[in-house]
Amino acid sequence: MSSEEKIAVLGAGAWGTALANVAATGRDGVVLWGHDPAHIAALSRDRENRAYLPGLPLAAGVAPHADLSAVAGAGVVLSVVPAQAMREVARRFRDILAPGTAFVICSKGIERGTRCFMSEVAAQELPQARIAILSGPSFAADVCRGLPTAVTLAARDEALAKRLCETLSTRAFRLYRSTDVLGVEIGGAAKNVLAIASGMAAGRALGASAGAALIARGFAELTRLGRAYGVNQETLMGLSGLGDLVLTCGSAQSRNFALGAALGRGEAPLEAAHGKLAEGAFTASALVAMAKERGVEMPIAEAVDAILSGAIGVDQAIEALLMRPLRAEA
Ligand SMILES: NC(=O)C1=CN([C@@H]2O[C@H](COP(=O)(O)OP(=O)(O)OC[C@H]3O[C@@H](n4cnc5c(N)ncnc54)[C@H](O)[C@@H]3O)[C@@H](O)[C@H]2O)C=CC1
Ligand SMILES: O=C(CO)COP(=O)(O)O
Repeated sequence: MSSEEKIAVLGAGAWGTALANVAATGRDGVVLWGHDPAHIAALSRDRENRAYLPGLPLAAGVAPHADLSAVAGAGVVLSVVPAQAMREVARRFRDILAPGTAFVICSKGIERGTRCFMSEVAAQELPQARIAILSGPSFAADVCRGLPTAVTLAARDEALAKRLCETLSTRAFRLYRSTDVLGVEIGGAAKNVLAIASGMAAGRALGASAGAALIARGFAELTRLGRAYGVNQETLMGLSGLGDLVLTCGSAQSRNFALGAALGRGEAPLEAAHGKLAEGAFTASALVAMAKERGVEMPIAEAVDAILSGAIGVDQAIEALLMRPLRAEA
């Protein structure tokens, strides 16, 4: 993987644009593919993603395209579309990606109908690709501003993970490698659901102590789930697990937290996201079902799912969590 290797990014939203800018540090011809020709035309004209990252310029080396064929010949493809759209997008690129292409999943979520992790979706749709995952505490706007950020890049093939870290790291955007693909995915998917609960507590003005308790007990849920899937504890304690949980549960900049805060203030589940992508709202039901299948208790995630589906209200959920039997902390 040389610095001349072609890099393409699928998905021209906030995170796709930020990652294209990172990839274009010292590199030209980074393809930023988006499915909406009007959005791509505006990106090319304005050299700024006004819809998702207003005020932040597109790097000179980024070439926006709406044409699938622009991605042909890329050795590294970053997939940055919403989790529920990943299968459809991967399928569109099945005949375009060459054997051995590194396909780096940057979305965070679980496919609802199939309950597949993103790496499973990619493996099913793109059998020719070598799959990796990039996840960790990283707001697109921070990364676009060049603020220091550290995330995890995992691939089962450690040599691939190492090469991708070298290819994609910049001075401000540091990648740490891992081979624990599933551990990284579980952290990214679960933290979004748990961040909705933290947002709800903030929206209901439950106080900073409740906020800290939710992070710690949310992490206990994430750890139990990860253990049931046999992933490494170090991964869950790292950037893609605890790191991202702390970021997302503690910042109104997070769309998942903001959705929870709106619910906490009394907004209706169907309106509270205000048109923004909050992946936790799509992942919650699958996450809860997968935990139940494995006998894993996730009461905070269950409460979020029940509120989103309209089965219970926020006050009822808080009451139920507070009335749970006292137990050992672990
Ligand atoms: N925004 C952020 O700070 C971060 C986002 N992520 C993850 O990246 C993923 C993408 O998020 P964002 O870029 O922030 O979302 P976004 O809402 O800013 O952009 C999503 C983009 O995907 C496009 N899209 C929607 N449906 C599509 C389809 N069927 N085919 C192709 N494109 C489609 C939209 O038009 C939009 O351009 C999510 O899974 C998110 O959790 C991860 C880390 C940071
Ligand atoms: O994943 C993220 C930060 O790491 C972005 O969080 P939101 O999707 O909640 O905005």
